[in-house]
Amino acid sequence: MTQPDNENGPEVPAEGGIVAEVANMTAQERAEHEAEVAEVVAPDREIEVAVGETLLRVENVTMRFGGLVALDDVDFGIRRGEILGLIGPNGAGKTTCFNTMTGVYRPTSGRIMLEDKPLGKAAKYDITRRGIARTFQNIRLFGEMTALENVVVGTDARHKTSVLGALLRLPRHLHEERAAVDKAMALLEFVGIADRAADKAKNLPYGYQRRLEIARALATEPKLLCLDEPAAGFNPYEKEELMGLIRKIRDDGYTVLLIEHDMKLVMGVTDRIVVLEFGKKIAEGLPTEIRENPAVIAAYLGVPDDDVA
Ligand SMILES: Nc1ncnc2c1ncn2[C@@H]1O[C@H](COP(=O)(O)OP(=O)(O)OP(=O)(O)O)[C@@H](O)[C@H]1O
Repeated sequence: MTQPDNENGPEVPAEGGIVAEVANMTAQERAEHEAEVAEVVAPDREIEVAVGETLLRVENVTMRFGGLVALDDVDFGIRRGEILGLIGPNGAGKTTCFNTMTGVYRPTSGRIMLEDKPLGKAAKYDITRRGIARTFQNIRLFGEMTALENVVVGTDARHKTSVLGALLRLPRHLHEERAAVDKAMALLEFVGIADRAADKAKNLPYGYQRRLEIARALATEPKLLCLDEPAAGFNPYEKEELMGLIRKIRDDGYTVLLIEHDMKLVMGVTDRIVVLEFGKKIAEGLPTEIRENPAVIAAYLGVPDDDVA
């Protein structure tokens, strides 16, 4: 593995590369190593909390832009430990819904409850601290920073040292910095791109950039991970792989909200689905129920198969 070209950036640990090391492991060693990585990736996952409790509630949310009603009295919950799909034809209000949940917009009426407390006027960084992280339809990475640095930045949301502590490079800060690099490396490995840790984000292949965005969002240790069309531009093989990664993230203790335009992917990976059309919720249920729902079928009539959601 090469070193980062930014001299001030964190060094990539493990001379020779963790990827090469893993490749030489026996099946048992690899399983143990993967369990260790999963532990680093989600050290605080709430194993004791019952899966299925409501983590976040969108309560009667209406969002108007001038005369346009982008969300109309939308109401649904996301349960801990599930993968919830949010689907609907173009312009249905999916991204607006994400934006109200992540502090980009304040709902015109209604509210978002996270663990029974309203998000209220919380700013974006505060919402990240409270446990909601997201990726974007259009990838937003720091292109000039390495993959590793992009993820280290994500861990900042959890740092406890003060700015002064960082400037004076106090022991606590140095310890946090080392821990952040280790954690970022584990995250890159978890999403399958550790071999490119030292490359600038802008030089990574598109699929790697999408995975890097997910690693960076996971670095904030979110209770809820919101993925906005993570498979956009992927070929069928890459989509299969992404489905595996989303399941792995859930199995590691995270709750996932997924907007996705590929119906096969949505049906294959989600536990439940909420359907929006013209800003209104028209259906909610298991993938098998949604597939058969007449209102959903009507909403999608005339929409090509691979442009559904
Ligand atoms: N900032 C804004 N100002 C004005 N109108 C907006 C704004 N954001 C979204 N809208 C409008 O709100 C409606 C819902 O848009 P939104 O992007 O949430 O839909 P979507 O379901 O995510 O669509 P797509 O699948 O095409 O991404 C659309 O009519 C859109 O034009």
